[in-house]
Parts: sequence; structure tokens; C-alpha cells
Amino acid sequence: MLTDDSLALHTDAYQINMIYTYWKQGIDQTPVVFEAYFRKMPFHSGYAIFGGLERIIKTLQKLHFSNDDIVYLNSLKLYDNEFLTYLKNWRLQSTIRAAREGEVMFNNEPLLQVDGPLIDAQLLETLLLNVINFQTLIATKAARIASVTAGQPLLEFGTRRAQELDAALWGTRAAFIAGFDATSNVRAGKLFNIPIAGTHAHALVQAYGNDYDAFHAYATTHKNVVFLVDTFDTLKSGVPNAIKVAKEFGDKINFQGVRIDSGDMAYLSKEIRKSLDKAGFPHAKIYASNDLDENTILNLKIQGAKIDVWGIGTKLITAYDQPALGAVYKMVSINGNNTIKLSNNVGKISTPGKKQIWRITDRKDGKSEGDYLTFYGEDPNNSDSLDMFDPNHPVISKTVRDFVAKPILHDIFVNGQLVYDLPDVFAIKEFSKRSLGSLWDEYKRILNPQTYPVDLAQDLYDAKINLIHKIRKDIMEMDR
Ligand SMILES: Nc1ncnc2c1ncn2[C@@H]1O[C@H](COP(=O)(O)OP(=O)(O)OP(=O)(O)O)[C@@H](O)[C@H]1O
Ligand SMILES: O=P(O)(O)OC[C@H]1O[C@H](OP(=O)(O)OP(=O)(O)O)[C@H](O)[C@@H]1O
Ligand SMILES: O=C(O)c1cccnc1
Repeated sequence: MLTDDSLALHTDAYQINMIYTYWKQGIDQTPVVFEAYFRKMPFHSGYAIFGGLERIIKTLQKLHFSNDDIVYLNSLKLYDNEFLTYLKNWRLQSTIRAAREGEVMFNNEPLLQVDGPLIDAQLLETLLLNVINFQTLIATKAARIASVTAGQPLLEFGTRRAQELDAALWGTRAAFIAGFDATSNVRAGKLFNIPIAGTHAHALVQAYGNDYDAFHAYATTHKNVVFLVDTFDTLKSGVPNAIKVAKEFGDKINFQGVRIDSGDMAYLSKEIRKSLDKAGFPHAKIYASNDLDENTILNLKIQGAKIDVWGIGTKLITAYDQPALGAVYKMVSINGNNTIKLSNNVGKISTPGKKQIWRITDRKDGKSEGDYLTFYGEDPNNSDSLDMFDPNHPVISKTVRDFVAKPILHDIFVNGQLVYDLPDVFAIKEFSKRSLGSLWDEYKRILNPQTYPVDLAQDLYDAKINLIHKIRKDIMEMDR
């Protein structure tokens, strides 16, 4: 039995097969640059929140082929022993740049860039995409949910519905950095220092056979209590018994409120609010859960629902309405030469060259004018004015003056060595909030947001067009 002691084989077989070819042919150390990006905004959102960096850093720091990895590869009888020794000695050599975790990002701009030997870039692709695709998706969904609750507490309840253990754990961390306040996952609390929170389940009421006995037992054993009131009949039994127990225990407990998990939550919450107020508990909160997301929450608010705390599981943790971000990872440079992936679908043509993203912000109000992609090493801050144009419709353009250009990609590893100080989750959360704050509201609305400009510098645009023409011409000549 081989042990699960490394993540080097958490990759697709084709990566190892390509690496074998590169190594056999002596091109495995060729300098290349690959970039990871997504092509379409998830959930038709006006922005995305970058997630996954911490997990990537922690994984890459210790990435190596273990003895058991080598034993397994050897058992496949596909590779030379010498190649397996080469893999055994492999260590990360690349420079890796990425957006900071929690950063607001858009389609068709690099979230992360691997700048190093071909073997590294190829070996890391699958793992990087696996992490970025999921965590960015969940962070974005969480930010959308947080955008409609206007600061009301958001509790993450998704573990039981998530796509297995890793998704629950890292998904709840992604949700936390993008706006959630606490999680029901106790392990996430332990590992990430995220606040944990929770109420109780229907099972408690079933265990005692009725609401009163269940709430009484819970109040006897806990100081802070939220009673789940919908097990049998919310208005006839759950709420009156919650109030009865709260009155009986008085100061002995901190009666935080009640939770509803079924039925018409607009109607029920209004009725419950009246009962709680009348009984002298105006500060008791109404918690709600049951397949909620940003759309149902918005709708409940329109109906005047009196809900104070939102518990969100399934639709957040599974990214129910869009289960894949679709981020890809493409080679943009080899041996210092720009390279491109062509497609009949214009939207799928990659942008060549090692790049930097600059967030162009107005010096006066700090709001973002758009993102501006340059070749790495160019700095728009050296210009007084910038001509920004839509690369898909170059006639749509604007000239920006009095701006500050902030680089979005930062060095994470340089020549294989970690150079980045990992912020804690609270700092990441705060950073994400600030980053979102620099966007105009028009990009942040839930429905039909404005499209945020992601523009190319003129020389980058020209290089892309010229490369497309050159490749098409070369192919036509070969065809003759
Ligand atoms: N007033 C409301 N307006 C819009 N959606 C609502 C409202 N109340 C509840 N919902 C949402 O409607 C969906 C289904 O609720 P429904 O009442 O059919 O199921 P349920 O109460 O969970 O049923 P069950 O009693 O079998 O558990 C849930 O996603 C819930 O969040
Ligand atoms: O609805 P979600 O957004 O997915 O939130 C998580 C759900 O998990 C629990 O239900 P479940 O029926 O699993 O357990 P219970 O017996 O405690 O209600 C809870 O009551 C929520 O409804
Ligand atoms: O604490 C809760 O209320 C809770 C936790 C997990 C799932 N649903 C609800």
C-alpha cells in the first residue's frame, strides 16, 4: 500500500508524459511563462474575488516527489529510471507572481503567472487550476451574497452539502475572506482561526419529542441560545415555546434569537418579529436558512422579511448556479519570445507575452477606471496620460489623466524561494473589502452589471494582432 504523502502526482498524466518528452529531448529547462486566467465572469458577476493563494503557497513550499510517488511511477513501466531519479531530485525553481488573495479580478487577465523552466510550469498547471478554480468561484459567490445583506451577519453552513472534505474546508475559508462572518465547520475554525457559530438541528427537538423540553434542555446546558422553531409548527409551537423558555430562564441565558428553516420566510419572519417584540425580546434576532443565495435574499428583503442573520449552505459551497469557473493556464512566452494559442472563437485567443496588470485608479477619488495590461517591466506611471481602449472594440476608448497605476501581480516565489509574507485571514478579508470598495457600484450590482474595462497597452495589442497574422500567414504558406 502506497502512502498519500505528497501532492506531486496531483496532476494529469499528460503533464508527466510531456515532461518526459521535454526531458528526453533536452528542453525541460527552457524558460517559459504561463498565465492562469478565466474567460467569462462567473454568475454574470461584474467582478470576481481571487481565492486559493494560501493553499497554493503552502503546497508549493513542500512540493516534491516522494519515494512512494517514484515507486508508483516506476510500476507504470512507462519511464526510464534516470527520469525517475530526475523527478526525485526536482525542486521548484520558478518565479511565481499572483494577485493577492481577496483581490478583485476580472476575466482575461492573469490571476497567477509561472515564470521558470518548462518542467515547473507544466508540472504545476493542474494543481494550480484545481485550487484557483474552486476557491475563486466560492469567494466570488460569497462576495455576491454579502453584497445584498448589507452588513447583516452571514454564517456559512455548507459542509454537509459540499463536494467532499477539501471543498468544505477551503470553501468556507474562501467565503470568509470574501464577506462571511463565521462558519459552522469546527475544523475550519481550528485550522484557519475563522470564528465558528451555530444553532441546533431539528434532531434536538425530535430527541426530546417537543419544542418546550428541547429548548429547556438546551437552555439548561448553554449560555448563548438560538432556538430552531420550525420542527413541528413554527407559529403555534416553536415560537411560543421559545419565548416561554426564554422568560423562564431570564438572565441565566443569553437568548440570541430563533431560527427558521422552512416555509414562507417573509411571512413567518414578520409574524415572529411581532411575537418577540410583544414578549419583550426586541433584541432577539431572527435567523434564517433553507437554500438561500443572493437572489432569494434580495427577494425576501423586497418582501420586507424581518430576518437579521443568514445561514447559507448548499448554494454557496457548491456554487450551485455555476459549478465551474473555467480558468485556464496558457503558455504566453517561450525562450523570451511571445507565443499565443489561436482559436476560431475570438474570445478564446490568448494574449501573448509575460504581463503585468495595472489597476488604474483616479488620484482624487481612488475609484478604479479599469485594468490595463502591459508587458512585464513597463510602468504606466511613467506616462501623464493613458489611452485605454477595449481590445475587442478598439474604437471604444478613453484618455485617462491624473491616475495612479497599481500593480496587481506580486512576487510570491522568486527562483523557487518564498518571498511573500502571507497575511492572516482577517487581513485578507479586510484587504478584499477595500479592493471591492474601489469599484464603482455599477460593476457590483447583482443583475446586469456594467462590464469593467480590461484593456491592453497599445504595444501589447499590436503584438497580439501581429502574432495572429504571422501564424495565419505561416500556415497558409505551409499549405501551398
Ligand atoms: N417568501 C419567500 N419568497 C421567496 N422565496 C422563499 C420565501 N420563503 C422561502 N423561500 C425559499 O423558497 C425555497 C423553497 O421553500 P419551500 O417553502 O418550498 O420549502 P420548504 O419550506 O423547505 O419545504 P419543507 O417544509 O418541505 O422543508 C427555499 O429556497 C426558500 O429559501
Ligand atoms: O439550506 P442550506 O443553505 O443548504 O443550509 C444548510 C442546511 O442544513 C441544515 O438542514 P438539514 O436538513 O441538513 O439538517 P437539519 O435537520 O438540521 O435541518 C440547515 O437546517 C439548513 O437548512
Ligand atoms: O448551526 C446551524 O444552525 C447549522 C449548521 C449546519 C447546517 N445547518 C445549520
